[in-house]
Parts: sequence; C-alpha cells; structure tokens
Amino acid sequence: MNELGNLKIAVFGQGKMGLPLASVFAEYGINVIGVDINQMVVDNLNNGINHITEEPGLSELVSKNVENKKYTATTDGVGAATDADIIVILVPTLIDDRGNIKLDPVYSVSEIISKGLKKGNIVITEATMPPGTTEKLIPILEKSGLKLGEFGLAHAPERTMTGTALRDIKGQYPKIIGCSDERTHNIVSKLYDLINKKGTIKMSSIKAAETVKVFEGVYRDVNIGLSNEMALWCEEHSINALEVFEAANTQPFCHFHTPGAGVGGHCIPVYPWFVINTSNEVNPRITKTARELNDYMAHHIVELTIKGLNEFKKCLNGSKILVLGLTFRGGVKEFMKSAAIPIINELNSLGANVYSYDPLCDELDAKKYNSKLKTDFNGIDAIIVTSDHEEFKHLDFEKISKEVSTKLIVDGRNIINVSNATENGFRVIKVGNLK
Ligand SMILES: NC(=O)C1=CN([C@@H]2O[C@H](COP(=O)(O)OP(=O)(O)OC[C@H]3O[C@@H](n4cnc5c(N)ncnc54)[C@H](O)[C@@H]3O)[C@@H](O)[C@H]2O)C=CC1
Ligand SMILES: CC(=O)N[C@@H]1[C@@H](OP(=O)(O)OP(=O)(O)OC[C@H]2O[C@@H](n3ccc(=O)[nH]c3=O)[C@H](O)[C@@H]2O)O[C@H](C(=O)O)[C@@H](O)[C@@H]1O
Repeated sequence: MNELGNLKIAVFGQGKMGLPLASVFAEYGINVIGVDINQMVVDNLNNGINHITEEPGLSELVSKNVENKKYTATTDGVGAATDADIIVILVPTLIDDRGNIKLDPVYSVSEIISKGLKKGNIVITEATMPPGTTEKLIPILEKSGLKLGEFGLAHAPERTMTGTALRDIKGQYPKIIGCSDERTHNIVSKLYDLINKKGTIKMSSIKAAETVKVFEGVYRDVNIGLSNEMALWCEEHSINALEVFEAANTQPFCHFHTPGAGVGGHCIPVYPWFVINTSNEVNPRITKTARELNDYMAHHIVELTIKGLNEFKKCLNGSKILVLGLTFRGGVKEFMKSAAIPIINELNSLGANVYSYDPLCDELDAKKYNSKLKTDFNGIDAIIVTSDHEEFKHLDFEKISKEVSTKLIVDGRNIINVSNATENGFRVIKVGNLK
C-alpha cells in the first residue's frame, strides 16, 4: 500500500489518455473516479468494459480495478470533485481549422470543479495546455470561494503515446511538474513518484511545465517538416532521401525524421499553433513554415500518384485508387488531420474512383471520408499508403500482383516491403525516393 492510499483522485476525461492514467492510479491502490460526459463510456466502464481498445493491457486493468472497487466512472463532475482530494483535467485541447486555440472542454470542466472544490484540494492539468492557460483557470476555480493557496494548482503534462500509454505512464520518461506552491509540489511529486519509476522533474513554474510539452510537439513537427523538405529536394535531385537520412542519423546530433504524407492527430499538428498564435514580437516563422509544408505533403502524394500513373500511360481521371489507411497513424483509431482525408478529397475532385481500407475502420468510416470500402485489390490502378498500420508492412505482393490492374504503389509512410513488391513487378514510389 502507500501513504497516498486513502487519497481519492478524480480524472476528468476518460479517453485515450485519461483512462490509462486513471487505471494506473487505481492499480497502485488509489481510489479513482473517472469523469466523462459520454454516458455510454461511463456505463461501460462501470461494467468493467474498456472502450480504448488500442491500448494493450488496459481492458484487463479496467475490469480488475472495477472489481477491486478502486475505480468508478461517473458523469457527475460536481460530485466527483466534491469527493476527490486531487482533481486531474485530461480532456481534449484543440484548435479550429484556422489554428485558433479551443479550450472550451477545459474551461467547462473547471466550472464544474469549482462547484466541488474544497480547502486543501489540488487541481492538476495533464491535458496539453498553451503556456499560461493553466493559470487562466484560477478565477474560475476561485468561484468556489477559495483563493489560490487554499487549493493547489499544477501542470503535469501527459507525455505518452497511444499504444504504449500504460508503459509510458509507469516510467518511460520523467514526469514534468510545475506547481503553484511547495505544499502542492510535495504532494504532486509524491503522487507521480508512486506510479512513475522515472521520477519527476520540477519546473520553476506552471508555465514552464506547459512549455516543455508544447515544445516537444513543436520539435517533432518542425523536424518532420525538415525531413519532408529535404525529401522533396532529394526527389528533385534523384537522390534516395531515406538512404541519406539513415546515414546522416549515424551522427549523434542528427535526427532526420521519416518523410511522408503529412502530420496528423490532435497533438503534433495542433501544438505548434499554441506558439504561432501566442506571439506578437517574435514571428515563429520556422514553426509556421514547417506546419504549412507538412500540410502540403498530402497534395504531394497526389502529384506522385499522377506521375506514377503516367509512367503506365494511365491518367488519374477514371482510375481506381486504393488508399490504405484512414487514421492519422497506424494503431490508433483517430482521424483528426489525417493525411488520407485531403488526399481522398483531391483524388475525388480529379475524377478518380477512390477506395479505402483501414484495419481499424469500417464501411461507415470509409463513406464518411468520401471513399468506398474495399477489402481486396481487384482492378486497382494505384495503391497509396497513408497510415503505418502494422499489417501494411506485411502485404502479400505476389497475391496482390494478380489482382491489381496496374502495379503501382505510392508509399506515404515508408513502410512497404520494397523488395517483395518489386520482385512481384510493382513500381514503388516513396516520398523522397522516386527511383
Ligand atoms: N492522444 C494522445 O496521444 C495524447 C494526448 N495528449 C493530450 O491529452 C488530452 C486528451 O487527449 P485524448 O485523451 O487523446 O482525447 P480523447 O478524445 O481520446 O478523450 C477525451 C475524453 O474526454 C471526454 N470529454 C470531453 N469533454 C469533456 C468534459 N467537458 N468533461 C468530461 N469529459 C470530457 C470525451 O468524452 C473523451 O472520452 C489532450 O490535451 C491531448 O493533447 C497528450 C499526450 C498524448
Ligand atoms: C513529441 C512526440 O513524440 N509526441 C508523440 C505524439 O504522438 P502521436 O500519437 O501524435 O504520434 P506521432 O508519431 O507523433 O505521429 C504524428 C503524425 O506525424 C507523422 N509522422 C511521425 C513521425 C515521423 O517521423 N514522420 C511523420 O510523418 C505520423 O504519421 C502522424 O501522422 O504526440 C503525443 C501527444 O502529445 O499527444 C505525444 O505524447 C507522443 O509522445
């Protein structure tokens, strides 16, 4: 057991991040209330049923925690805040299509929390927050009648990935913590030391802690943008970018990322806007340019497909194109900013017959994103890979070569087994390598 054992924690948001976190707290003996606005999610969870199926180990953990009465779920946020000693906010932080930050879920949760906040409570934002926005919650939380100091405030960003969330939460990286006062820091660092074997890093302020997480995302988006830009340069100069990146990355200061169809998800393409949109003096042009280039890559995939079809004296109009992958990346059923969406729309606008297949999706998903579900390769003129699902790494090209009408693959995620494909007569075009 642990000295935090009689603690009660409420985690607002029981999605890809909130449920794994709540489940690990409960696994370590803490009483947890999972709060969500989705009644079906709450009902399933109270029956021990996990809806985040992409998370290995989570289903077993959810049912065990419910059985041990260490975890309950509810839609009653006020009740949960009233019962809890520590309250974690892990609901979506998003942007609109013009890059404007939308923190409505965080603000509405804070309003609810203020109705149940008690002296000595601690509120922790784990959702990725634009620097300075956790402290914007103070006036909302003070509607409780308490002043900051009578309750504690902290930011401890979630640094995990879907697919390895339980492993990551338990100690893949140290937990970054920024707190409003020493008492809060002592309690919050003890809490995360309990579940994270990599310990904690104490930041000098809440805002510094928010900035760490946002910068991790900016770093990734800008570096993917650099790799995409250098890949385009390599295409122009008939050089294999992937071969060059692999060799360059043997130098410890070089980290070329994988060039591809673009950057999706509600994280990496979002966080740069937290910097771009909150700066008046400095014009974050590198961050903005990388964002624009990454969004351009979807169009580039369509250009590569047109070029590839031309090699077979075929034109895009009227051709049958199979898009492999609707999700923004392999292993996660998430469509936000998925490259497949603009690619499918552009192919449709150019008169192609667009089909799609994604192991995590069904016919409704295919229709929703303007394509027709296809589970074979019959009559296909070009295959475009847009998500790095595990199964796309092991396609049987001997079988597929007998079904397609044109042996063309545009690999937007650099995952196709090129030798197997070329042995079976396929032309494989990759971002950064047209040979
Ligand atoms: N998905 C990822 O890989 C990672 C996400 N994050 C951050 O975690 C936060 C949450 O993201 P995800 O868990 O992926 O989102 P998600 O969409 O998977 O889950 C969000 C959950 O919050 C619930 N919710 C929405 N509004 C609510 C409200 N007002 N009150 C209570 N529940 C509400 C939804 O019903 C949903 O179950 C975001 O800030 C994201 O940036 C951080 C690291 C990794
Ligand atoms: C800095 C960092 O690595 N952030 C991770 C990221 O996870 P996420 O689920 O968004 O996946 P991701 O691997 O970053 O991929 C995002 C997008 O970028 C694309 N991508 C990724 C890596 C790469 O070299 N090239 C590339 O084009 C992917 O196809 C995908 O469309 O964002 C998560 C988050 O913050 O939500 C974060 O916790 C994860 O650790």
